[in-house]
Amino acid sequence: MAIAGDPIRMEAIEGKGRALVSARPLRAGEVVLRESPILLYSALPFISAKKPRASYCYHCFRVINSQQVTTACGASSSHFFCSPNCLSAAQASSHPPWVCQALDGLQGCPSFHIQNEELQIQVKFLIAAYSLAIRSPSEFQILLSLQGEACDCSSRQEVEFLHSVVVSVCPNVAGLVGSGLELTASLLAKDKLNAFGLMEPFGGERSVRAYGLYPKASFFNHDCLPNVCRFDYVDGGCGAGNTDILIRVIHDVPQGRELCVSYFPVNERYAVRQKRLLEDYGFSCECDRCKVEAGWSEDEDVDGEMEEEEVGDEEMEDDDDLLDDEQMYGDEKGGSNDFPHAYFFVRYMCDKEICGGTLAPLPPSGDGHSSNVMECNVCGNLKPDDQPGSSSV
Ligand SMILES: C[S@@+](CC[C@H](N)C(=O)[O-])C[C@H]1O[C@@H](n2cnc3c(N)ncnc32)[C@H](O)[C@@H]1O
Repeated sequence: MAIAGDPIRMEAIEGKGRALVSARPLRAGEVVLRESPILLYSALPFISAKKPRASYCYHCFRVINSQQVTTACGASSSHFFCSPNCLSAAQASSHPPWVCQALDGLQGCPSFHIQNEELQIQVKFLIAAYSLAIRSPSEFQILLSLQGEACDCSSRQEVEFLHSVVVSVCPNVAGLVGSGLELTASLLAKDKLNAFGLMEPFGGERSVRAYGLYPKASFFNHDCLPNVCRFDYVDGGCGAGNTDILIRVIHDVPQGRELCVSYFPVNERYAVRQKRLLEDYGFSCECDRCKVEAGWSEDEDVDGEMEEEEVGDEEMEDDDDLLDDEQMYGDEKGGSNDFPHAYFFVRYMCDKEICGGTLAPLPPSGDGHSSNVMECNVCGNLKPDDQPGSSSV
C-alpha cells in the first residue's frame, strides 16, 4: 500500500541547528524529497590545466554531443545551449546579457586565470548569486536564510579578491542595495556549506559538472553512516527537471529519526572525515560511527598526526585516506563490535573500484512493494539486493 503524508519535517536539534526528521515510518528506496535548484552554476573553470571534459548546455547542463546543433547567445560568445528553448529560458533567467558579458569578460582576462581553478568557480557562483538577487529578490532571501555567515569563510584575502573581480565585471552589482564585501563573504559561506554537486557520469573518476543550491535539501545534516542519500540524473529525460535533486531512503527508518546524508564518500578514514567536517563545515562529528572509530589507531600517522590530503568530490581519493577492507568489513577479532558499520559497507557501499558511491534500493512500486534492485548514487550501477526484505540497520 502506498504511504500517504509528508515524509519529512524540520526540527531544531541542539548542537546541529535545523534538521530534517522522518514524519512517519519510511520505506527503503522512498524518495523523501525531490527539489529544483534556486541557483545552478557550472563547475568548469574558465581555463583549466586539465583536459577539457565534454561540453554542456549552459542552461540545462546536459551533455552536448559533437553532432548536435547548438545555439550560442551571441556571435562571439563562448556559451552554448542545446536548443533555442534552453537559450531563451536562460536569457530570461540565469543568463541575461549582463551575465553573458561578465562571463565573457572573465574568459578573456589573463590576470584572472593565473588564480586557481577553485577561485574561478567561486566567481561563477557569485555572478549567479547576484543575478538571482536582481531577478528574484524572494529566492535570494531564501538563499540568504541558509546556514553560513561571513565569518565562516576561511580567507579574507580571497573574499576581497573575489569581490573585486565580481564588481569589476558586473557594474550593476555595486549598485545593489546591501551589496558589499560582507554580503559577498556571506554568500560564499552559504555556497560552501550548502551546495550539492551534480555529478558527471562515472568514468573512472568522481567529478562534478555543476553545483546547485537546493533550499530544503540544505537542511539535511551529515552522518558518517547516512540513512538517506542524494541522486541526480542530469542527462536523463527531456525538458525541465533534469537538475532536480532526489533524496532517497537507504534502509527502513522509523518515525521521528533524524535523516542525514553523508557530505562525502562514506569510505573516508576517521581522521580525514573529522578534518574535512571541521574545515569545510565547521563542526566535529559525534555520530555513532565516529565514536567507534575514534578508538582506531590506524587513522593516525605513525607520528600521531592527522593526514594532510585535502579531498574533494571532483578529485580521486588518495588510497591512504580510504578505509581498507579490514576496517570496513571487520576482522575476525573485533569486526562484530563495529556493527552496524561493517554491515553498512557490505550492503550499501558500491563495490565498483574508486566509485565510493552509496547504494539505495530503487523506489518502492506503486503498491508499496520494496524493490530488490539497488542503485549507486555515483556510478548509477544497478545490482540485485543480496538481502531483499531485510532493510533496516
Ligand atoms: C547543509 S547545513 C545543514 C543544515 C543546518 N543544520 C541548518 O541549520 O541550516 C550544514 C551545517 O549544518 C551543521 N551540521 C550538519 N551536520 C552536523 C552534525 N552531524 N553535527 C553538528 N552540526 C552539523 C553544520 O553547522 C554544517 O555546517
